[in-house]
Amino acid sequence: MRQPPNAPVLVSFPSSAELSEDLASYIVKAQKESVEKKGRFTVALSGGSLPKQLKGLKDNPAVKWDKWQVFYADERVVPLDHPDSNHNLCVTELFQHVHIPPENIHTIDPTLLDDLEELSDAYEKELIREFAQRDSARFPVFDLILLGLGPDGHTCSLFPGHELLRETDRWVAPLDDSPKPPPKRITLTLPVLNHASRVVFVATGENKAEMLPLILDEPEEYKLPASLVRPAHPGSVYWFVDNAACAKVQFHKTILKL
Ligand SMILES: O=C1O[C@H](COP(=O)(O)O)[C@@H](O)[C@H](O)[C@H]1O
Repeated sequence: MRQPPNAPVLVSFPSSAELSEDLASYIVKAQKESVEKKGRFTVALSGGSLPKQLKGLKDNPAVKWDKWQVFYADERVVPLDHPDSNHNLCVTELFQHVHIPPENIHTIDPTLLDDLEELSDAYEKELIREFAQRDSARFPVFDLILLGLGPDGHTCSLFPGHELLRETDRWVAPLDDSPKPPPKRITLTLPVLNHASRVVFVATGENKAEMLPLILDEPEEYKLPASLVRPAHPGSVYWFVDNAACAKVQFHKTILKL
């Protein structure tokens, strides 16, 4: 059966160490293309298990940190140094080991933690400052969005069955009923994910093995949040997974090297 041009590409690796290495090469290539075209590289990062997989970017002379503009695909509404903060995790796993200008990392405003709507609107304005003056598109076009996969099929803070899956307008949205703690979060919305130039999911370990076939083999049947991420052509979606995570995928074609 012919796949649509924006069908997810599944790339599997024997170990998460090999995955990290190829992921770093993929990111560096994307960075090069974006910097050559536009002089900057706009990236959205997730929390959870994703930041650990970015270790191939440390001590990597090809990474031009001063060209990166980093946003968070989702964030928990906690202080920036809180153990639950996705920013805190990215600092611990990556940013404290590299020379990125602090002003290139766009965090939530920690003075607005008591007002969820305001916090979310302020983060959307932060995106507008970066994107709207340069791009005329209705939604921001990230050069790269790096996503994780929760064991229930969630990605960012977009959870199965949640009303935010129907959002068509906002770039950033708040929620106070996340089934995974902490309950208060903000998240990029599906239209933003689906306007990106490139989305890469990273999923490792056997606790993702039950979910991956539902997302890749039967997206229409389950319509889980992660399978709703399908940037329009020429945008692309890659799934970087290890053998344990994709052990139960049956029909979706797997490639072993990019
Ligand atoms: O709560 C979250 O979970 C997802 C998935 O996390 P993982 O530990 O299963 O990789 C993560 O991508 C998201 O950023 C985070 O807020």
